[in-house]
Amino acid sequence: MASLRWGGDAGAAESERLNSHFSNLNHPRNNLRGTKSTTVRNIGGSINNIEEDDEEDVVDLAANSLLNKLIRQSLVESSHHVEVLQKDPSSPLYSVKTFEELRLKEELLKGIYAMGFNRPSKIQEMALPMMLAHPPQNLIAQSQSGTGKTAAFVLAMLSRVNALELFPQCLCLAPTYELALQTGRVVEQMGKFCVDVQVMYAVRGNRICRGTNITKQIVIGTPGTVLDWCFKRKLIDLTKIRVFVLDEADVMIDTQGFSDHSIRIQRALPSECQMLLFSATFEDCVWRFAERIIPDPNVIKLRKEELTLNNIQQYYVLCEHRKDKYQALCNIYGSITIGQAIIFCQTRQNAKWLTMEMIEDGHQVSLLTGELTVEQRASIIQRFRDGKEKVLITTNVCARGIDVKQVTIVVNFDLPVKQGEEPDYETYLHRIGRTGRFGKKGLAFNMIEVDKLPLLMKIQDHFNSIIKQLNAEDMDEIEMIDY
Ligand SMILES: Nc1ncnc2c1ncn2[C@@H]1O[C@H](COP(=O)(O)OP(=O)(O)OP(=O)(O)O)[C@@H](O)[C@H]1O
Repeated sequence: MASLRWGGDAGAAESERLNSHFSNLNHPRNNLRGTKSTTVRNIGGSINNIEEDDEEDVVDLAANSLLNKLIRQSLVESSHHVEVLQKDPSSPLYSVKTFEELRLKEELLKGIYAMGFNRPSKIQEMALPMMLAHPPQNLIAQSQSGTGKTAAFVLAMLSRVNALELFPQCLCLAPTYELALQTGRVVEQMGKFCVDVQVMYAVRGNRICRGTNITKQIVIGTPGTVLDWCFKRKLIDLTKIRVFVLDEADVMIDTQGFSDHSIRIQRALPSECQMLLFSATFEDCVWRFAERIIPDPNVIKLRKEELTLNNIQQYYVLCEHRKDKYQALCNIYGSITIGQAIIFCQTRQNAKWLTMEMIEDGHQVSLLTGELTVEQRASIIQRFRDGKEKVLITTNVCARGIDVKQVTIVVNFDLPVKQGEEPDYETYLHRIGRTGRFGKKGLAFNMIEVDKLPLLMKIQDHFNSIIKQLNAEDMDEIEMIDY
């Protein structure tokens, strides 16, 4: 039976999970305004209105970051070496292979083991000794999502907190309310046995009366609200902060005003405060921001695994119009054994149309577009990863950074283009590069209207890789594809 799921149950499950926080937590959920709605959409309604919905989904870094956290099952291991740049190159470089070597408080070590961590991750091996050093050292660290950065700075915060002192001592800035909450969860898990340590969220909607004496030691919040709490409402005394963490710097600088807010907050911290900055990517703009905000830093970088098109066979099928593309897709689908496929469309409208067509033809597919909440997206991706649906139809919302390992086929139902009708090379690489991961062979099909052929040729030249033409009406030719 065909099915189209919108994952409302995941939202509920996530709420449950988040509700089971420390009992001593001052949680914003109960009085939060302006958060995203988790209403499950009426798919029938949306699809009937497809003519009104020709929006392109843009990649939302904060949403993708949260999505990755929700669907991640374990540490992402990297084969690259960690690069370290020390503030003082003559000082010895320490790395640890065990958590015991860090001489942590007993209750913290218990918390780490209760989370199932046996040994430090690659980035933690180098970062933790620096972060826990005396005197405290500042650090800028970059490594891809899932390599253990959050766990590292949470450990640093928890180890520096004095549970007997009842005022904010550690301040962590995150780009969104949801990401702040995720970090809070890690503090709660890791600090499970640090019974007197408490967390507070400085996020929009968490209404604290002016003059309230905040007694929690760790504050996690978004830059705008933290600024408000520090300067306008005088709830946090920044001169007493010992550890300042700026998480997801790459997402932060992508959000209007957040860099300036963060810099204002940082300027009011005492000089002995430890400053730590983390980012999944390190473009020039992130680096410039990091250097402005973290004085005298040590720098740790773990290079990202690079996507390539090397072990991916790429094909294109010339088509006249949308129906034609769909027919070609059906022919391919009927002729080769497909493990799991992701089909990319440029607009929500096309994605919905295609979903309807496939469902009407009896295929089991799911649809993922940017109008869903992150929790709903996470649920859809989870079902796809569990193999409950074989085909995922999506827009660019899912083109980057979302790791679904078992995909064997990627279809570009529409080519990724930039405004001005230039190919979007990056997005092409991110869409297709996901099939041939970890040495596996991958297969990619591009459905091309004749007038789009020059764009495809540009893509071919850009990547210096061959994209072969396929006659989608010739079943024998399709069946001959070896992958
Ligand atoms: N030393 C470890 N051993 C085992 N698992 C770990 C270890 N450190 C972290 N993890 C787990 O690995 C996953 C990724 O870790 P973490 O969230 O800290 O990565 P991250 O680099 O901060 O990712 P992001 O940039 O998305 O926030 C989490 O599920 C975390 O619990």
